[in-house]
Amino acid sequence: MDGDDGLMLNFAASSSTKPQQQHKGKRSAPSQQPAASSSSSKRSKVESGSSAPIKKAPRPSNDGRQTHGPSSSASSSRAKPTTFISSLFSKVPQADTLQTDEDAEEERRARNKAKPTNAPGSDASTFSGLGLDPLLVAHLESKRMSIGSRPTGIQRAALPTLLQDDDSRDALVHAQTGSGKTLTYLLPIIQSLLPLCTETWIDRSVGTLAIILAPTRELARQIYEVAEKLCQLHLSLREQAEEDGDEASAARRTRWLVPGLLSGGSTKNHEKSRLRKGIPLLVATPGRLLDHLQNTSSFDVGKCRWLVLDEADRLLEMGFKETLEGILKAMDGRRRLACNTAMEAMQETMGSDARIAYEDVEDGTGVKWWAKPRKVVLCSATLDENVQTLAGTHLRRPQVLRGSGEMPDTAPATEQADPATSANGIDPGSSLYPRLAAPAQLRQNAVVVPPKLRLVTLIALLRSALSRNSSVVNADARRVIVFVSCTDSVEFLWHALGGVKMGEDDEAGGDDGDENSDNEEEKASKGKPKIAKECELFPSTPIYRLHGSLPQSDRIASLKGFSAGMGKKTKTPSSSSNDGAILLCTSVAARGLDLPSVGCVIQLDPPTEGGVDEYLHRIGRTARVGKEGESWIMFLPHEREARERLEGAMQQDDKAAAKSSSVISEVGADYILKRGFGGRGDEYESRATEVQLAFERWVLRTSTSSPTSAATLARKAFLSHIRAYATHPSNEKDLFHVRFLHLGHLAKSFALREAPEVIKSNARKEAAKGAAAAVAANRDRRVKPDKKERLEARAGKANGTAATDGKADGVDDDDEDADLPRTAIKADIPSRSSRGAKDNILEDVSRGSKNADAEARMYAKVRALGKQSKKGGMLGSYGADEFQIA
Ligand SMILES: Nc1ncnc2c1ncn2[C@@H]1O[C@H](COP(=O)(O)OP(=O)(O)OP(=O)(O)O)[C@@H](O)[C@H]1O
Repeated sequence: MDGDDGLMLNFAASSSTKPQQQHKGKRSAPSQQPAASSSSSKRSKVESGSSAPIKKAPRPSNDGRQTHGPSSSASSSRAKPTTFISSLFSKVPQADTLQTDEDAEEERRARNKAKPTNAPGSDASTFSGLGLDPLLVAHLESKRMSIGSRPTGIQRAALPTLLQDDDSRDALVHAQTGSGKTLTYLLPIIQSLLPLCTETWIDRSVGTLAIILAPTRELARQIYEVAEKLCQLHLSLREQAEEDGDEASAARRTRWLVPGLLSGGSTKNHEKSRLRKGIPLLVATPGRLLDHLQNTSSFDVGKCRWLVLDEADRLLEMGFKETLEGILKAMDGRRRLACNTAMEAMQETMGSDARIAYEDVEDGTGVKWWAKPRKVVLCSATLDENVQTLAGTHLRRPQVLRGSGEMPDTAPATEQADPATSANGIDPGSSLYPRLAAPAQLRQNAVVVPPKLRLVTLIALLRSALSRNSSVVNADARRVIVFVSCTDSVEFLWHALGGVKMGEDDEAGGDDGDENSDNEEEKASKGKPKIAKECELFPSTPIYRLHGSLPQSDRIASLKGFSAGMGKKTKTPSSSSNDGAILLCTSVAARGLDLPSVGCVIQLDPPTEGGVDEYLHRIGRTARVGKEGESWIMFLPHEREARERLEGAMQQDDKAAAKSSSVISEVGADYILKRGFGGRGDEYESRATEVQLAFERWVLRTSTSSPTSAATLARKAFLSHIRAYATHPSNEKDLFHVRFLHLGHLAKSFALREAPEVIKSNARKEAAKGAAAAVAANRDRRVKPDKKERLEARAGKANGTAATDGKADGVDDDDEDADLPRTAIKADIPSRSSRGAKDNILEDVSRGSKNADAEARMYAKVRALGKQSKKGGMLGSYGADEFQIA
């Protein structure tokens, strides 16, 4: 395949008059002909904007490790003797990692034939045939919902059960990613509440009748938006009312079923006033819900009939579990209280001796709210032993509902646990939840990449995925999601892609690069922080970012921008673009997000926690409801075996279905580079080298120590990446151990030319400066700022670039509070005696991790108390207890 497909590389258009110098590596000279002077240079011209020819790369010395500072004389005095350029291709990936283009395409074609496993069924079943109310059926078919009439596998399997008025059993909905689980639980909830619309007394003050919990703010908002759309259904079918001769009753229906959202990031007072009015259908994140249960007296959940835990396995992970138990306890308490109050009111009229059974208690409206127990539904594509434990202790005779099309030969659509095994039918010893493989039509790939090629391989992959005539994705599905392990890596990549200039002359133009251009862009957008960047390497493609340290408004705006429909105008710089888009994110985007037109998911860093389950959720952002999609995961050479492990884990429980949908094809890095950078023969090598050098120039160009300078971002990202790497669980340490990392080569993938030791000491100096600045800022804050200053400070706070400052590490452990590490970080560090430069860095990483750990415990304590006590903007940590809150 010719790599110059659709997307043109910004290799200097005019370079035919200015031949490029070759870049030599330690052992091999990469290419015969520089890219720009090749015959393809015409095709390689810039699609948007201009690009000057790339300055010649300095020739390395014979040993391939050339001392290399900024080239301009003005900045040469600042050059570090420890910086160097090593050739990207001095150690080309070994032949045995490579797959021929033909092999790869062959495999791809074969996978293309796989029948989708999460699509609406092609049989005769319809929503109305499953027992759905005609009002809802009509609404699903309407333009507003655009769902149609055909249910997916899980909807066929679960709706008949959930729509029944059987409250004696709870349910576990277990189905592949993108198979329509949200509607599977929302439709029965709404249908069960619809009859109340005809009551004369009904209004919002009835309180909260259904609660849906989601682990992240983004997912909670998404569910809320679906619920909001569903609740806009017509409350009467005029024809139906006329037919029934019951126009009057149709007219009497009340629109009281209003959804509401409680999630971190919005003001609690505002939420309180909405709760006072009443939110019948509530979507929430766990921390915020518990907070209101403990502190908002007007929050009426005493009559709640439904509790749904979406992404239940994630909700039960460390950090959430206690919150969840607190929620269940608080809800039970409020239910009892409401029932007792109603009972006392009844006794007042019937006489205090009257004995009233729990089921017979009515409230003032005459409804026996407490006759039926609350129905609990747990839901996920991956149900694990935590879910099993919760099901075993808190759920009543739970039924496992599974999509029939997803496991054709192995499981019936509805499973019932053997009641003999335990009190509620769940046997804690056996796995009831075989792991579901990925949707069969999702083409999974892995690429083994030497550390120093990581950055350019990512660029090549993105170029392929975004190219119009790529085989990777549909022309209308050119949105790409890139997962990395930490917030600092997201920040680095986002700024680097936005700042990199191909064909620039100046190797070290001073300290004014990205920072100033950022500021200018911000000025142009009237002080509003930018949410999207554009990169010369992917013309007309806005690049967004999402991680837990971003201000909530930016998180929402980024997702909106990324999701904006094809051709729809957005307020981003690329509003006119009908092209693809890139979302750089941490695992915060792995769960549940239903983003349109995502054709490709790239995991630059394999998940550090959650293993195969996290992998499945991440790749599940593509190939949704029967659509095609492709995923890529990058492994370092020493991690290579992880591919087979992932495959094995996906297949172990789900042999029949897994054969087709658990294969991860291994592709060599040079195949990707060739496809992404194009050119003849080895030309892709020199093109990749030019791209790498452009990133390195970007870092050199902005070598100030301000928090937004490129060098600072790159160093922070490098160190945070190592920290995140150290959090791989112990059962993965044989493949993912920090000791196996070649730190010098890894630094290259963060566009750093500094030696790891220098990166560390520079980062330390920057951190010290940052701390001093923070102290000074705190001191200034004691003097009450005038209004203008306050506004400026608020604008500054909204700037996402500063969002990661002060975080103990860059690991994004997003939950509803966005920034709390869920697991203790356990870097294995060698003893002092055998310490080298690398060990020093690893020890530093460990120390940072311990701080993060302490911080996590402090936040956990704060959360457990349900309150946050802040002093001067900082959480308090004083008193007798380790983190006693005043
Ligand atoms: N029967 C249907 N026909 C067509 N589209 C549907 C149907 N049911 C749901 N959808 C659409 O499928 C998409 C994915 O649904 P949803 O987000 O509920 O999937 P999910 O199973 O919860 O995925 P995940 O496990 O990733 O959270 C949504 O855009 C939804 O509108």
